[in-house]
Amino acid sequence: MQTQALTRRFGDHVVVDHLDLTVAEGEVFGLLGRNGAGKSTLIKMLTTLLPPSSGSARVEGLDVVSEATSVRAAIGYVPQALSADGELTGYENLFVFASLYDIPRAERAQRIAEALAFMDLQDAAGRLVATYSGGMIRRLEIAQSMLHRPRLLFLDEPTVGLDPVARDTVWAHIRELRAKYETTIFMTTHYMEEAQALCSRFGILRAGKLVVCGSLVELRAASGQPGATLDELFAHYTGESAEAAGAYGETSHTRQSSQRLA
Ligand SMILES: Nc1ncnc2c1ncn2[C@@H]1O[C@H](COP(=O)(O)OP(=O)(O)OP(=O)(O)O)[C@@H](O)[C@H]1O
Repeated sequence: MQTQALTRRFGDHVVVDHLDLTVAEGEVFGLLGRNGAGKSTLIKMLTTLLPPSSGSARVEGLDVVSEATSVRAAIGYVPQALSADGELTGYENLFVFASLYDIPRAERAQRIAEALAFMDLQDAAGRLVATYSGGMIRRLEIAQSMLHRPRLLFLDEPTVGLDPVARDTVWAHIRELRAKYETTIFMTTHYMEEAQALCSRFGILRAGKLVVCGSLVELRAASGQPGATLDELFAHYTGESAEAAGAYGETSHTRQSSQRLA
C-alpha cells in the first residue's frame, strides 16, 4: 500500500495533508495520532469510502479511485462503528457478508464455518448478535471482514471499549491472522500497549501530517531518546501523552460500545 501526497480537505480544513506513506506486504502497521488527527479519514480514502481531494493511493497495486471496485475486493475493513446486525445470528451475519463479497454459493458454508472456527465463535453461531459480548462482536466483525480472504485488512480501533481479557483474545486472533494467512494489517489505536504488542512499524499523524514513521527502534533513534517507550515517543511527536490524547475518544467510544451491546 502506497500513498503519494494524499490529501483530503473538508472546506478549508486540510484533514490529511500531502501524505507519503508505504506499508509493505505482510506487515502489521499502526497508525497513531490524537483525536481528530485524520486517522479515520485516511482509512476511508484507502478503503475507497471517501475520494481524495488530491494526491493518490494504491492498495494492493490498485488505484483507490480508478480501480475502486477491485480495491474493495482485495481488502477487508472493520470500521469503528458497528458493522454486525444485532437482530441476526452470527451465522446469518456471515452469510450476508459472504453474499456481499460474491463468494460462490458452493463455497459459502465452508468459508463461514472456517471463519467461525478461526475466531472461536462456533458455539455462538446460532445466537442473536445482540446477546454477544463486545469482544465476541469484534471477533465476528473481523470474521466478516476476512471471509473473502483479503490480502490487506484495515482495523479502525479494533479493541476500543473492550475489557482486558476480551482485548487479549482479539490480539491473539489478529496475530494468528497475520501468521496463518500472512494478511497485511493496517490498524489505528489509542492504546500504546496494543500498538507495541501488535505492530512492527508505526506512523504518527499530527494534524493530517505524518510526523514520523518507522519501527520502535527507528522512532527512538529519530527522537534522540534511545530508551523511550512508545507512550513517550507519542508524547514527543504529538505534544500530548497518549492517555490524555485518547481520553475524550475513549469516553465517547466506550459509550458507543455500550450502546452497541444494549
Ligand atoms: N465528513 C466530514 N466533514 C467535515 N469534517 C470532517 C468530516 N470527517 C472528519 N472531519 C474532520 O476531520 C478531522 C479528522 O477526523 P478523523 O475522524 O479522521 O480523525 P481521527 O484521527 O480518526 O480521530 P479519532 O481518534 O477521534 O477517531 C476532524 O477535525 C473531523 O472533525
